[in-house]
Amino acid sequence: MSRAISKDGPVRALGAMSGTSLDGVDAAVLVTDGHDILRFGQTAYRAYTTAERRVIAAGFGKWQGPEVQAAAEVVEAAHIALLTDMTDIDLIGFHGQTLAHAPRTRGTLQVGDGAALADRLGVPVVWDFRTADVELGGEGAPLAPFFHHACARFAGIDGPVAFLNLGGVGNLTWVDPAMPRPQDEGALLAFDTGPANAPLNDLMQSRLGQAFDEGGKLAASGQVEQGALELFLAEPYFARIPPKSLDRNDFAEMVALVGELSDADAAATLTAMCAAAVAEAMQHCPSLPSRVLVTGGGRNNPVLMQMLAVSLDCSVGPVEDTGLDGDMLEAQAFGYLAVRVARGLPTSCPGTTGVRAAVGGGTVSVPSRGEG
Ligand SMILES: Nc1ncnc2c1ncn2[C@@H]1O[C@H](COP(=O)(O)OP(=O)(O)OP(=O)(O)O)[C@@H](O)[C@H]1O
Ligand SMILES: CC(=O)N[C@H]1[C@@H]2OC[C@@H](O2)[C@@H](O)[C@@H]1O[C@H](C)C(=O)O
Repeated sequence: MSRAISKDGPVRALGAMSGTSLDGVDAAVLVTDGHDILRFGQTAYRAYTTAERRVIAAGFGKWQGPEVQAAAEVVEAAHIALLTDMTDIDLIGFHGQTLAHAPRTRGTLQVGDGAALADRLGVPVVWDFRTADVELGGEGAPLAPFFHHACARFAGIDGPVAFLNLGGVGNLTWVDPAMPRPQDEGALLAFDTGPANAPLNDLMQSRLGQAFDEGGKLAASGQVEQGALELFLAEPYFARIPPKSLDRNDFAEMVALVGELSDADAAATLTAMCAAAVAEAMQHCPSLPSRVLVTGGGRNNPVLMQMLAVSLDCSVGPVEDTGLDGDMLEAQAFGYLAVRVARGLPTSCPGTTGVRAAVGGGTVSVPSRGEG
């Protein structure tokens, strides 16, 4: 049952995220006033079936047409199936599924209709988080950094650290929680590091019919092809000054570099590319973080984690080291951001997306037939 969102005080917010790796939908509840995290709550996950994954993947890189419509329907139905049982929620932050992202030319497209979701679930829904930022000159991504700032404060961290999300695409947030507000200059710097698991997942799917390289086992049995890695690192994206962001398939051509390699060597090389992109990213941080806290599915890949430990000049570990939940951080982020949007607070700033000024992005849809 939904309650009106008050101007201040705690809100029980549910965030739902369908990420670029296409594994499934994550949902997580947290209680926040839009500034501080008061506590974390229930979590849920629903994997996409192979058939659903195929429909959504057919929409990647497309801005309109039947494939986009079909993908939107799958995304909405998966969210309704997952969220129907999650009760006692004041507000939902619904990210949707990114199909296409070209902020400097065509914009950014997340599918799934938040207004329809509000009607079906009887709870106000905040959605379309990225468009307002892009319209003000921003990259529209990454958006989790304001939440990372709150997480760093929640975890009692007192100096600069980096949050590294290794999903389909990698993104990094350098955060100094000593600065009181995330939009203060010097509090945050964020950007996408490069491809993370998406190319490896695509390789596993196309060559072996598997969704991902479980435990990094295939990569562990192969050799990194240095020539391919060097060509990958010559891509100008890595030297570009942030903020900067990527579409899921922006590096598809580079990944063709492993096309002639054996399965194991190709997996090892793609894993090394992900780690090397992160190592390149560190040069852009305002100062060396005391540690890199890894979130997202890539932290479960020991080969990738080992490659990061070898190539970074600071300690690396899963975000669980600070008591946070690396499977749910992004879903929680969109619950947190939903409360900020509902309260007129900014969700991005020049340091996180390159937007001209701090802006609150998102559309609020209330159920059209009252409470559900
Ligand atoms: N045990 C594991 N071993 C190896 N890789 C794993 C393991 N668990 C998860 N992964 C990788 O992590 C991916 C899922 O990561 P995650 O859920 O963070 O992605 P996402 O949220 O969809 O992406 P993004 O953050 O780019 O939106 C899987 O597709 C797989 O590549
Ligand atoms: C356009 C888009 O959906 N970008 C995603 C994607 O997945 C990881 C990386 O690329 C990041 O920039 C972003 O997601 C996270 C949740 C973010 O906005 O913080």
